[in-house]
Amino acid sequence: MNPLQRLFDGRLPRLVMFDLDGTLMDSVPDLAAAVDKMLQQLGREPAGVQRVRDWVGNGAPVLVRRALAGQLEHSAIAQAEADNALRLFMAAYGGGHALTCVYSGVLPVLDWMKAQDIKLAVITNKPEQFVAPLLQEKGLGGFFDWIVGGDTLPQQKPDPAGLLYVMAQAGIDVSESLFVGDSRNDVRAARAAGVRCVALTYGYNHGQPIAEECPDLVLDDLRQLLAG
Ligand SMILES: O=C(O)COP(=O)(O)O
Ligand SMILES: [Mg+2]
Repeated sequence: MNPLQRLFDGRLPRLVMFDLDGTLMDSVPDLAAAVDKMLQQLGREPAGVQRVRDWVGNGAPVLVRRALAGQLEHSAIAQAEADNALRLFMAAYGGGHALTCVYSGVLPVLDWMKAQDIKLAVITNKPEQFVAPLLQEKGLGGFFDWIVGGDTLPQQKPDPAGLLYVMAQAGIDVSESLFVGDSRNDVRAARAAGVRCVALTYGYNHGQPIAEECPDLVLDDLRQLLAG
């Protein structure tokens, strides 16, 4: 029995929902490049990949606010300033994703799940307009039956709305569904939806170890889900 079956009492889930940034793809290099282009257009110093890595996870509007604040806490940033910066960021990020890579371990696991007839979905806080083209460009276009972006619904993770929406569309119960993510927003969304959650250590969790959120399983590589 592999760890995935062990999580489901010897069976397999019928639906697996994935986070995108930090779970399927290492997208921070392109996100950081777009943040830095935006900051430079505003006459500011670049932030750099290391700091942007800790700011990713709550969608583009919050990422931009954090970049303007130079820290996670961004409540002091005025909305008009954030709106203007967000326009610059969206244009810069739309310019290309050449630095973004699919993590090793992702493709064989998606292939295996597809072969088991498991339904697959992406639920990300990344703006929806970027998601399908990015999956396509990186060779993951054919896998997912549902895609929910950060602006697809009124709520985004850690709210469970995206997960509840996909499970309703699929007609699959929480007991037969799994969420796979890298950040506290993912673990909390899964918990709130009542769905089992696997978390990956290689992604972005605001600089904190993801094990602190107590997901059902913590993995360093997605292939460990099917090992043994
Ligand atoms: O765009 C973000 O902030 C993070 O996106 P994610 O939900 O795919 O990790
Ligand atoms: Mg993520």
